[in-house]
Amino acid sequence: MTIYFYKVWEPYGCFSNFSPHGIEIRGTYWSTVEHYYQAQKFVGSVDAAIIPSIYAAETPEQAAALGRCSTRQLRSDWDAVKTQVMKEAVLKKFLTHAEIRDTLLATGDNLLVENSPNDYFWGCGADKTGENCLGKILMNVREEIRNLLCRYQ
Ligand SMILES: Nc1c(N[C@@H]2O[C@H](COP(=O)(O)O)[C@@H](O)[C@H]2O)[nH]c(=O)[nH]c1=O
Repeated sequence: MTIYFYKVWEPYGCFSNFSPHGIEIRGTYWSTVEHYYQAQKFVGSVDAAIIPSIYAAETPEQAAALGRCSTRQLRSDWDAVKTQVMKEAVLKKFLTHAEIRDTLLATGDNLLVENSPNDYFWGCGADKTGENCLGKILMNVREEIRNLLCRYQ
């Protein structure tokens, strides 16, 4: 079976990066994975001054809008690091919040797909041919947490 997710208020909404599950990474608490991910786009760039605004954005939608502004310059290595940035944040989210960790583990070996109509990198896109990198990260995190639990039980 394939489990599709996208919006927070839809089934499996806790798999969305916009879900209200904060993460602490290197001593800073971010209110969603999306806040953290969007801010990392500008670390070391000439537009790094935007980071505090992304951090303080009231909603993940606002954080994403700031991070997606096309006139700002992304860090030069963004394409090379973005998947690892996302992986670290998603892993931290599911290690931190037990209730959504249980939801993730309960998906067993089902395929997880971010059903984004316009994102062919993180999601599957409108025609389902996208790379689904967020779904792959979630399945990877699921496997990692399962292995961790085996070792400590
Ligand atoms: N869930 C979700 C989205 N999808 C998320 O958008 C992020 C990619 O952003 P970018 O790299 O700036 O294009 C990534 O976290 C992906 O999971 N986008 C939305 O506008 N609304 C939403 O509810």
